[in-house]
Amino acid sequence: MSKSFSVADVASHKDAESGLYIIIDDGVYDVTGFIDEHPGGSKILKRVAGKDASKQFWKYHNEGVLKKYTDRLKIGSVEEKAKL
Ligand code: HEM
Repeated sequence: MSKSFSVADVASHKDAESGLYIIIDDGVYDVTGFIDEHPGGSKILKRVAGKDASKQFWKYHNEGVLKKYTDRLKIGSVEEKAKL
């Protein structure tokens, strides 16, 4: 069963202490243990921690990257999201 997160829950996880969560599309990813091995660097990931990084993610990666890391990093889904 996938856990449901509000946007506010995710927003409260934006530093090393609380963990670094990011939203990609409707998914919530915990990248706390991944930032130091992220090929694009840790800085760029820290900058979007707690936020919806879909736009940035799809700019630099393809579906294969997300699939490859989903098992390891995805912790749930966003329950409510403003549709643009
Ligand atoms: C679940 C989250 C993420 C995962 C698993 C991930 C994974 C990866 C991987 C595997 C690469 C190596 C290139 C490739 O294989 O395509 C990469 C590169 C990169 N990533 Fe991420 N990434 C994530 C999130 C992000 C976010 C949110 C940003 C931007 C804010 C970002 C920016 C970049 C950049 C700039 C590169 C380098 C691209 C290049 O050198 O051409 N990544 N990432």
